[in-house]
Amino acid sequence: MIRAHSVESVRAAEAAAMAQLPEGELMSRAALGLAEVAAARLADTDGTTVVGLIGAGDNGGDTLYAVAHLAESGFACAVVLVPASGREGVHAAGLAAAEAAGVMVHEAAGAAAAAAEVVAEADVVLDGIVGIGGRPGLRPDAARLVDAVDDDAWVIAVDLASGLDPAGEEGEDDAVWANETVTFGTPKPVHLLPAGEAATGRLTVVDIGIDVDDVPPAVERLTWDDVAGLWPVPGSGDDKYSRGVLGVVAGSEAYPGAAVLTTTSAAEAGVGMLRYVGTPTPVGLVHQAVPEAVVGDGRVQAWVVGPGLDTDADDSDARTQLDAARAALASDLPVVVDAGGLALVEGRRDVPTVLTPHAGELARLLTRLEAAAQGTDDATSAAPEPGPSTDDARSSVNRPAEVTADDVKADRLGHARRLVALTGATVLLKGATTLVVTDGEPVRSQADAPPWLATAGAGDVLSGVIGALLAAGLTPHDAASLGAMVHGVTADRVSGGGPLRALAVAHGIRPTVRDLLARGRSAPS
Ligand SMILES: NC(=O)C1=CN([C@@H]2O[C@H](COP(=O)(O)OP(=O)(O)OC[C@H]3O[C@@H](n4cnc5c(N)ncnc54)[C@H](OP(=O)(O)O)[C@@H]3O)[C@@H](O)[C@H]2O)[C@@H](O)CC1
Ligand SMILES: Nc1ncnc2c1ncn2[C@@H]1O[C@H](COP(=O)(O)OP(=O)(O)O)[C@@H](O)[C@H]1O
Ligand SMILES: [K+]
Repeated sequence: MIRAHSVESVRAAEAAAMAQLPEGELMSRAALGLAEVAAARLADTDGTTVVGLIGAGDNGGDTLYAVAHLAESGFACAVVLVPASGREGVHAAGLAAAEAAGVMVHEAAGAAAAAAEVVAEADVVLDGIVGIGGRPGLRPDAARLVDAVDDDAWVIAVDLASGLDPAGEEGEDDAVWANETVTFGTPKPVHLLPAGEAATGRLTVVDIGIDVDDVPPAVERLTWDDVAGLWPVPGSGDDKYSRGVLGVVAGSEAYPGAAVLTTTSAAEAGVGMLRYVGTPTPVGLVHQAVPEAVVGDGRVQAWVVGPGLDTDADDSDARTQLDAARAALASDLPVVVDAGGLALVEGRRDVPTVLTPHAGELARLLTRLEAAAQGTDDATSAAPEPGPSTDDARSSVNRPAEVTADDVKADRLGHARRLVALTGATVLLKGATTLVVTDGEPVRSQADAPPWLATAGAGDVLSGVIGALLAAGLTPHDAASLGAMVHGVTADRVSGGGPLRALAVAHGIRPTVRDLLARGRSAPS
């Protein structure tokens, strides 16, 4: 598991470590680790020239000491001091160390064009403008220097890419775009969250001796080595019922294939038994494609409700299926709610529930539930007719603003949290980075899948895997995050760098789980 800690936790751990160590020891360890990474990249790329961008705080101090090490190792090194106050504005001891090692020192203030020329010559750029003390965004003087970096240079962000929000909550376009980030002690939330992950690049954590083992993380990421400890493995005393029966209400006459994808992936994930509830066409397909599934209602331990469900259909078969979907949602059993099923969610969920929207579905659900919570139902939230109806006028004034998919994409975590607050459910928000948010738990953030997974039906496969894990007794938080991780890893294997189809991902779940479990057995304990 990769654990990222909040800035406050890191500062507290830093203070505790500093109380035990000589002055400057933590910065010295950070700088040495940073210099080692930079030297390795220079060797990899046959680079010779290093330029450090130096801001006003300790992030600049780390960078000055690291550049001093690199100069002592024989690389051609320069630093550009970003603050308007020049030398006065930067870490004095770090600057002295750099000058003593023969580093060329340039001040950007009053000589912006010359400083930009120095930056443009670098093979490796160390971004020490700002770290965990920074506010989102780059100031214009810093932004001009960052713009001057050569496209072929290797950019190493020191602790985090300057301009990003360290907490990873606020998105920021105006930030350094790093090839790599070298962080200290522990990852920070920005490194794992959608708002900062892309600009972070490859992440290396340098151990500087701060202890966060007992500090609750803000964000977590499951890795391959977590699968063996979490995946439900049957014992000799198990039977198909004790392993967990999953009921699936999915597919419709309009979208019959979703039923096949969801049941296939649940079977591939190794569920004890599957019950399927649907209309005639998907029932026929499930009979053929997943002979393991038993068609019809019955006792189950968990439900998947919604992939390919057509909530607008009004024939008697569809009504029967929709009744089964509503009954599953009203039961006290754990449930995964996806796609069409999301339209049936009314508000607070008092039973273990995983909602699996993509950005558009989350926007629609939030709009509807926030309106309902404020007492403006669909009828009143429709555009009021022209005319003097006082009630209509009041409801349109009070109506919460509509949430759009673009709103969600601009702040994925914030909107996922809003849905958690409204429903009490675990919310899995799909995307290149999939977020799993549960009240009282660290956010889980998984980025295992290639963009090829953005294909119709891939979400149906995901809900089948999560359903199988819920039926086996995992918590919604673990089922959703482990499901997302295995789904993403499978997609990566199936893609192999090329196109994939959702059914192939479903068929890849079984060998992926097998290999990840074998990896756990062979890992040293
Ligand atoms: N914690 C640890 O365990 C260890 C921490 N270590 C290191 O310390 C770093 C934290 O150092 P820090 O606290 O001095 O803050 P830091 O990030 O350098 O920035 C503050 C300065 O930046 C400025 N500034 C702010 N926003 C800005 C912007 N958008 N654009 C431009 N400038 C901006 C702000 O100036 P002001 O606005 O106040 O004038 C202020 O002076 C941490 O990331 C790590 O590298 C290691 O040495 C080892 C152990
Ligand atoms: N850019 C991306 N990179 C990696 N995975 C992605 C990307 N975009 C979407 N995904 C994943 O693809 C799947 C798409 O699911 P969804 O949108 O529900 O499709 P459908 O409803 O057609 O089944 C989700 O697991 C999502 O996390
Ligand atoms: K930085």
